[in-house]
Amino acid sequence: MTAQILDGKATAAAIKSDLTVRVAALKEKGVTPGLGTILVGDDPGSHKYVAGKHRDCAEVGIASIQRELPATATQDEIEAVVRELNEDPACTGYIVQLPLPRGIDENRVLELMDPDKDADGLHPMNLGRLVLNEPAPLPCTPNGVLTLLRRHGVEIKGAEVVVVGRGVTIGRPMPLLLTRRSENATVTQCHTGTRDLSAHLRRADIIVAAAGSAHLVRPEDVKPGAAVLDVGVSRNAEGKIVGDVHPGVAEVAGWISPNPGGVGPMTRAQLLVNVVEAAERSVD
Ligand SMILES: Nc1nc2c(c(=O)[nH]1)N[C@@H](CN(C=O)c1ccc(C(=O)N[C@@H](CCC(=O)O)C(=O)O)cc1)CN2
Repeated sequence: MTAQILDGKATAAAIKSDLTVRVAALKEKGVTPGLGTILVGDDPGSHKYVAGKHRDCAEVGIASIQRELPATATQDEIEAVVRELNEDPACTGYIVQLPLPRGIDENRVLELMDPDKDADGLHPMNLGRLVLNEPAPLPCTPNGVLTLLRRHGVEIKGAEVVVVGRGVTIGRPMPLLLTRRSENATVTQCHTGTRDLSAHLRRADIIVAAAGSAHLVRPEDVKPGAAVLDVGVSRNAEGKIVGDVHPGVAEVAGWISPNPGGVGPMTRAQLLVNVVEAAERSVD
């Protein structure tokens, strides 16, 4: 068996094409959506991700508001920029690129954001709304995973899903989206404290590998025909992306998302969706 490819690039392109039309309609009403980004420090990956987000904005007609601070920025200096974007009428929604430098209290920064401008869906208020089944902007990567599965006809209802990882951007919120009544999946959350990870993986109809551990998921860990989402990113000595999923899994799985080219582009596309939806709510 060779897995069907969950093509994030093509799916993201279709989403951006639809958003271009929606942004033009907003501009007809005098509203230009604006995405703000706060980037602290000099991590090359973060700089690459934020640059990609703003390229996407230019592609669909969303305005960009970019704030960069040095790795030496203090908690107060970062929070001052958060307060600035909270008040900026040109900023429809914004993100604080994670991770922040060591020593900065990330949770305090996220809690200071205006929840209505939380384009990442990671504000405690919005994660709480998710728990309470209240409308809220959805975390971009988990929502990108769902969109990829749906667009490729992977059955989620009643599926046994194993999520590997418990990070704030993927692992922690992913089960919240999958166990909503609209998805009705059964989720097992695995992490570094899990005994016999392979036993859990072999039961899964869907695997979301978001640990950031190179080739953690091997061919022998995957039930034939399962859908495997390779989300976690490590980099080898040459700086090349190595995913959480061993390439040999493609011979066993029914569907697989490439990495790069799978969930990453979906993360960026869902961010744009959150910004456009916030702007559309402002004119309703
Ligand atoms: N505030 C946030 N910080 C971080 C998030 C997030 O959702 N919000 N997620 C990750 C990084 N991330 C978003 O910022 C992200 C990861 C990957 C990609 C992407 O397009 N990847 C490409 C490859 C890019 C490359 O060549 O390195 C792909 O997979 O094809 C976009 C965004 C942590 N921080």
